[in-house]
Amino acid sequence: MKITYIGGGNMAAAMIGGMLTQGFTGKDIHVVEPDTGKRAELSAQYGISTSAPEERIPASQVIVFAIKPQQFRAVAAQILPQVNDALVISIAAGIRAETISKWLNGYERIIRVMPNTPALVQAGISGVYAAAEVTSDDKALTERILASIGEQVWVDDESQIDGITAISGSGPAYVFYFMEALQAAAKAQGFNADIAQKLAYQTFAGAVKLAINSDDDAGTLQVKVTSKGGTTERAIKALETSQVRSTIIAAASAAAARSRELGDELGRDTE
Ligand SMILES: NC(=O)C1=CN([C@@H]2O[C@H](COP(=O)(O)OP(=O)(O)OC[C@H]3O[C@@H](n4cnc5c(N)ncnc54)[C@H](OP(=O)(O)O)[C@@H]3O)[C@@H](O)[C@H]2O)C=CC1
Ligand SMILES: O=C(O)[C@@H]1CCC=N1
Repeated sequence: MKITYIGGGNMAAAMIGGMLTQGFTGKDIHVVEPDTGKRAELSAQYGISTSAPEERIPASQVIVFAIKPQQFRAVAAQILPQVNDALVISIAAGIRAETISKWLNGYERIIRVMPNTPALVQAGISGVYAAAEVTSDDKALTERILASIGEQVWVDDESQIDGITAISGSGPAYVFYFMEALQAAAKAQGFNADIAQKLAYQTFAGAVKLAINSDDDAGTLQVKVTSKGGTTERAIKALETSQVRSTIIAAASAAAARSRELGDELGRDTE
């Protein structure tokens, strides 16, 4: 088994870190990355092999494109002579399978995956779309890779990957934004940075654990914290006055729109 990542940045590192704790070994994974420092760090931390883009990649069953969307076309041209009959997985936001296929000279064994960074701690969730030419073995192998880093949701309609990108791909950033804001609020209440972080992190961790283990939905759980005439009611009222809920929905909608826009922009770049 050899899985080669093209691009050794944030998301590749998160996926590799997760995979290595569950079912894969350093020998299974290779990374192509231009930055010497990142290559050294990846091989020291994970015991994987690495190479620079101008070097040949090892024979691979799977090639995962983990570069930025804007880098994809040039990198695809570089890698194309070495794809042979590997399964191609793209984790890039926006870029449609049809565009990737054009950039790979008509190659069609392509699966799009939209992972997220909690993959590093096997708590990720990935959206997956398989192009028509993908075999059942390809799907089974992809399932195995993704099972090692968390949950997965397969979609038949490729456009749903834009929505998954907006919710769970970008989603950890929204959660970290809220966590950071709660820490700032704790500091404003006079707590030092360590205690502020502890209060915020454990509140998130506890609330998520409770929600996952509860038959109640999130709305009901919120009501159970909100005593009539109490403190939470006042806070929720302030959030509603500032339209925080609808702003979160609008933010995710903006992310989905950007994903579609990337798909359109880069999809035109095929001549
Ligand atoms: N970060 C996230 O949470 C998520 C990201 N994604 C997707 O994953 C992809 C990567 O994102 P992310 O990891 O955040 O980005 P990064 O910029 O951290 O990683 C991309 C890496 O690719 C390297 N690279 C550039 N050119 C080449 C080349 N010719 N050959 C090999 N590697 C090259 C870059 O090097 P250099 O910096 O020197 O250019 C960089 O280290 C994107 O397409 C993104 O849409 C998907 C889900 C979540
Ligand atoms: O911000 C981005 O474009 C990528 C895709 C999802 C998360 N990070």
